[in-house]
Amino acid sequence: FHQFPLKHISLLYFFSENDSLELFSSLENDNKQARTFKIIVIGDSNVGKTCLTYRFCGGSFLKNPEATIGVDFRERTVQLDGERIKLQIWDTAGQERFRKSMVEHYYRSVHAVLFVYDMTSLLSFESIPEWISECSRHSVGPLVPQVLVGNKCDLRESCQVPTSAAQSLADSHNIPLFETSAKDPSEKEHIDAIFLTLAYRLKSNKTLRLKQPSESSLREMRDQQEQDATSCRC
Ligand SMILES: Nc1nc2c(ncn2[C@@H]2O[C@H](COP(=O)(O)OP(=O)(O)OP(=O)(O)O)[C@@H](O)[C@H]2O)c(=O)[nH]1
Ligand SMILES: [Mg+2]
Repeated sequence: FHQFPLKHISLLYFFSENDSLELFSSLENDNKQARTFKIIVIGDSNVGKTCLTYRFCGGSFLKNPEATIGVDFRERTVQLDGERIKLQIWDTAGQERFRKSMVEHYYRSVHAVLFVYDMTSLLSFESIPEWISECSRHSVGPLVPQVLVGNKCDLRESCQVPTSAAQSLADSHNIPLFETSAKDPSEKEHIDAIFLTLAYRLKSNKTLRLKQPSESSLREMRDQQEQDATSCRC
């Protein structure tokens, strides 16, 4: 690791073992021309945020994910109409104790938001208005592209959230609704399409560019994450 600049060591901290290879290859292929956009994935614990982001960035279904502490970074570069766009995905923690110290970092300079609920959990759907309010409280305005995603559509027989209810919530906030499954391999392209919907909207805004988090704020997040992990695993 000592061959890497500190910035990269700090980032590496946030990747699980499975992700580190991907980070190395993405660093190798780093294209200075690519615009980078920060997308945060928000929703209750256990709705499948980690599995969805892993499916989009890693291609497969992550078996036995652990609850996210603080944030996990994932990244995928896509080619849209001849332009390379780097999507920096912030997979946030749903559990209050693992997120409370990080909330300010989540929303800082965010470009797009993906709200997730679990189609088999009415409670997780009923939380969505609170997640939308949290966004608004952190100055995420209507110009920031947002999508609502109902996950776990493979568990049809346990579904507790009718599409009509989800659609009216989405309509009332003027955001598109998608129902999908991180688990079902046939939904892989659909998940790509969800993230690409955001990417296309971001791409069309020529003035947007990611302000990379400073080394000190990355260090601050890492220290906080370490502290949360040790103090709350009881
Ligand atoms: N059947 C099914 N299970 C899923 C799907 N996506 C995730 N899961 C399962 O749901 C559980 C929670 O998934 P995670 O991705 O860890 O949930 P999370 O939203 O990241 O949770 P936090 O990190 O605690 O906020 C795991 O047991 C996954 O295997 C899906 O599409 N279908
Ligand atoms: Mg998670």
